[in-house]
Amino acid sequence: MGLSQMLNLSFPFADGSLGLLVKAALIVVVIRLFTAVYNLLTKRSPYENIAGPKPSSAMLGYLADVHGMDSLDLHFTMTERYGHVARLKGGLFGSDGLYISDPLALHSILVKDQYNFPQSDEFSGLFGIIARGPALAAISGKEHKQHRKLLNPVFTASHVSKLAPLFHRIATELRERLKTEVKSNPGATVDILDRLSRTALELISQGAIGLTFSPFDNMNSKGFHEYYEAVNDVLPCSSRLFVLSPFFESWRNKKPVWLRRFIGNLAYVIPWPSLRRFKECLDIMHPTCANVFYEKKKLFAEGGIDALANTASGGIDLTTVLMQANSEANEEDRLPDEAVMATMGSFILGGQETTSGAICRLLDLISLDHDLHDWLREEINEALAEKKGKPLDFYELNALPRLDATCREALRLFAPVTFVWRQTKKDTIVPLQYPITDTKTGQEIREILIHEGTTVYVGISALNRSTTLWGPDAAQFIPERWMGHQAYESTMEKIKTPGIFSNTMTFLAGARGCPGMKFSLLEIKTVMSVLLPAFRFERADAMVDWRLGITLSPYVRGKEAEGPQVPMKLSLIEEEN
Ligand code: HEM
Repeated sequence: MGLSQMLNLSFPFADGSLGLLVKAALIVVVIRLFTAVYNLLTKRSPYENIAGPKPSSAMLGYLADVHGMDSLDLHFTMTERYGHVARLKGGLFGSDGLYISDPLALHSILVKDQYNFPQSDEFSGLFGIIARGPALAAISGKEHKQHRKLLNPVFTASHVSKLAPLFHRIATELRERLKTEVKSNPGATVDILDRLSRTALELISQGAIGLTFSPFDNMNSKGFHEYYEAVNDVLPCSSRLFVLSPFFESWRNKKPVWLRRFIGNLAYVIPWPSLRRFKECLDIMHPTCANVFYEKKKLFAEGGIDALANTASGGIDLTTVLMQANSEANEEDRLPDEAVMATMGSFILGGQETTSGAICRLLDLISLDHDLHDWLREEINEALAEKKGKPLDFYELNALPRLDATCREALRLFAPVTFVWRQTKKDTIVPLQYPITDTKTGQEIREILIHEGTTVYVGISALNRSTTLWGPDAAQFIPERWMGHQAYESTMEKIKTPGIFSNTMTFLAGARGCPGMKFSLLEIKTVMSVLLPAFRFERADAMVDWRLGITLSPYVRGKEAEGPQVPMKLSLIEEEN
């Protein structure tokens, strides 16, 4: 996330004007270009003996190939083509990177030697600006450790399980909305991605920060739309500002704050539409979190935790839990207000598109395979019958083997985040579980010295699809591999990766592993348990391509300009209800 959208690949002046700031940035780019050419002529790559894809552009090197919207196939097949470590050849603008999907090497990068492989300054600077404070993605080292110490207990099963009734209510609203649409216009197509994105925003905003947008009451309500569009626009917009990204980290720490704010507001007068829109998004998103936070803080000060029971989530949202934990923490562990507000923003940004994409992908798979749908529906209906129609709770949902296996397999094969990357801070020797071959000498390489400054790509999907790990059918969708079937037992037993989710890298690993994993699995399973018994899903007459972005996004072929969408035909399954 971050540079991926920076290079998705909308060029900086596509929106017209060339402001003063942009000219300054251009000078930096030119200086970098000269440095890069100098380096290219005088230095040899330490990774020249490692195989990797040939870049399609001498100028940009691997950047366009790895970050381009249509480069998914490269990520999916990287391991098969080049092994678990590949060299990414740099262009004139930069040096070589490494693309890694080796489990042992990733353990070193994300767990054992994680402090040698932090996120890049561009990445943390951008997320710090978006959250207007020390959001998780914007901080590192001791500060990050302190935030996670307080946050990790908030995301445990005991807290997340309490959200099940709330999620069920929201999923039921979605079902009723869809029923109304199907009944009033039978046979018409519905953009299921739009409905799921609304649902995911409501689930995350109610579940994580305790704010409701009622996205189905009035499908075009201004409040919902403003926020929804800001959340969806902010990262793609930042991609068009990538010439400014080297300045983000130092900018967000500039003092005095009033001067920084004053200069920041110039974004409204500089004739650069992307900068203006970026600023607008920030000015919509931040006050939303700040208002909720101050409201909660006031209630909490007046009546303690009980006073928060009357808020939209009934006081069970994760921000409320965090605020309570914060108030009880030792002075030195306590987070300042701006950190709590920034964290609220990270929940929304980290949890909306990832989850809506994951649910949409599942429905897409189900729409293409009615046997899969019937197999899942049978299991869900049996469980509901046992509960006499009452909703399934967190533990009951997790005890459904078919649904669980289907979610694991979809999240393995179609991880919403395809890769992340890190900047090497210190020379580090990294061991390999699967040795690669030296392209010059033909000898086996069992460990690699990763040099300071190297950009390291963590191949999430590349590892999730490695045939060495998952077997020759790794690229196929087979939920049964998770169900103890004999054919898969010995392969599955041998797989050992640092990933926090079922040996996949989908939610990453180590201290930066996704805290929202249980939360999102509950969202996905709840929506499935409510929708699958009610509707038959059919793909409308359109080819849908999933393309690389911040997360994977579906586009209708030939209608890419209309933005992500998945048109589907829904019909009611009356007899089962
Ligand atoms: C299917 C759904 C999701 C997927 C696949 C996913 C995946 C990821 C990945 C790969 C990262 C690591 C990013 C990096 O280090 O560069 C991450 C981080 C993060 N995720 Fe998720 N996520 C999902 C849902 C959620 C939800 C629902 C929330 C909030 C409730 C959330 C909150 C976060 C936060 C705050 C971080 C930053 C953690 C840190 O830097 O310490 N995510 N997620």
